[in-house]
Amino acid sequence: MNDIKLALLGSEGAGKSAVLVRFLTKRFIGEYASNANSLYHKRLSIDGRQLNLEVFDPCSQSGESRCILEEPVDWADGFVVVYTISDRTSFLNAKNILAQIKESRRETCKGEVPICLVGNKQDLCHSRQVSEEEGRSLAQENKCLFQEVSAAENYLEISNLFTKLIRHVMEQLKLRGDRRRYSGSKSMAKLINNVFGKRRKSV
Ligand SMILES: Nc1nc2c(ncn2[C@@H]2O[C@H](COP(=O)(O)OP(=O)(O)OP(=O)(O)O)[C@@H](O)[C@H]2O)c(=O)[nH]1
Repeated sequence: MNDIKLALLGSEGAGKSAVLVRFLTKRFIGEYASNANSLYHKRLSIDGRQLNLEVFDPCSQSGESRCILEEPVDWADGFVVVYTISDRTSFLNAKNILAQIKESRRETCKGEVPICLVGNKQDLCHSRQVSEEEGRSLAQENKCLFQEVSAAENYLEISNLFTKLIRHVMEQLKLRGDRRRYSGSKSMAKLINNVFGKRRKSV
């Protein structure tokens, strides 16, 4: 079975957990505990292939510039970078995060880094601070997928987006001929505990 590892990154309160939980459970839960890093697991099948999906959802740190980027960037195969369309600061932070991912992957990764830029809280468009066009341009500059979504209101768009990202990850792993994907889940669990040393969740 293939292991696919994704990391969610973005400003505090951008809706990272909401977007992820929507994808994993189809539900929107208003409030999420955000004082600890979480690792979610889900088995899924895409294009007839069984996948073991692991998603790292870090708790935000105070101070936008102090992103907890280093570990997730080394660990993950793909990234979901979330900002809020009604919060320009979160958009600028997303821009920063994209630059940091590119920078740290430049030497180690052949081919593109699979990333999906998500403009969340589309339902708050009455207080929009970031136009859809700006989001799209940023994604094009960084060669990433892009979608505005509302974790509060929609499931399908979020699900389609994750599916596209996972397909992109699978293509890149195939290109890299990465044999690590077939490692047993026990050693993977150990590695993750070593890297993050935090609690794990199954959905
Ligand atoms: N209106 C609206 N609110 C949302 C949406 N998504 C998330 N929220 C709300 O935004 C707040 C933050 O959501 P979280 O999912 O906890 O955000 P986060 O990025 O994981 O936050 P941290 O874990 O603190 O970094 C919560 O009150 C959510 O209910 C959305 O699509 N629309």
